Amino acid sequence: MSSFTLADLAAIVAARAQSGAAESYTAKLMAKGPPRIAKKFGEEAVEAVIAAVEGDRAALVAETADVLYHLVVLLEAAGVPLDAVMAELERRTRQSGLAEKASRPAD
Ligand SMILES: N=c1c2ncn([C@@H]3O[C@H](COP(=O)(O)OP(=O)(O)OP(=O)(O)O)[C@@H](O)[C@H]3O)c2ncn1[C@@H]1O[C@H](COP(=O)(O)O)[C@@H](O)[C@H]1O
Repeated sequence: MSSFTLADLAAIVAARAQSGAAESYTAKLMAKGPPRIAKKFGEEAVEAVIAAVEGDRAALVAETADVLYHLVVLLEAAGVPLDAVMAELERRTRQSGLAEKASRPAD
């Protein structure tokens, strides 16, 4: 199992966004602003949908990576920390009671 996390990716994206490096795709995308980044995210999401509908597992892995990368860039551009999203997911899990069940040994 990979130890690379979305938080790792978000930290790289934040650093590359601030770098303004000419060779950085992230910096170029950030310069275009949230509406263009959101459009790009939408395009990648559609490509992931097509891969799923076609049952193309390799393409779904690649397109999902594109989706997650562009979503992380979109959050960075919008000034929304990834941690705010994770906290919301954690809150929903706690609300459902499944977090406690997952950490308890099976009956
Ligand atoms: N995970 C990614 C990642 N996933 C996808 N992409 C880029 O997303 C683009 C999407 O491809 P497309 O063909 O759809 O788009 P395009 O025609 O190149 O671009 P557009 O003109 O359509 O915007 C490609 O250029 C990919 O390289 C990514 N670019 C960067 N990262 C991560 O960001 C880090 C920093 O990258 P740089 O900012 O380039 O240094 C890298 O180390 C990676 O960890």
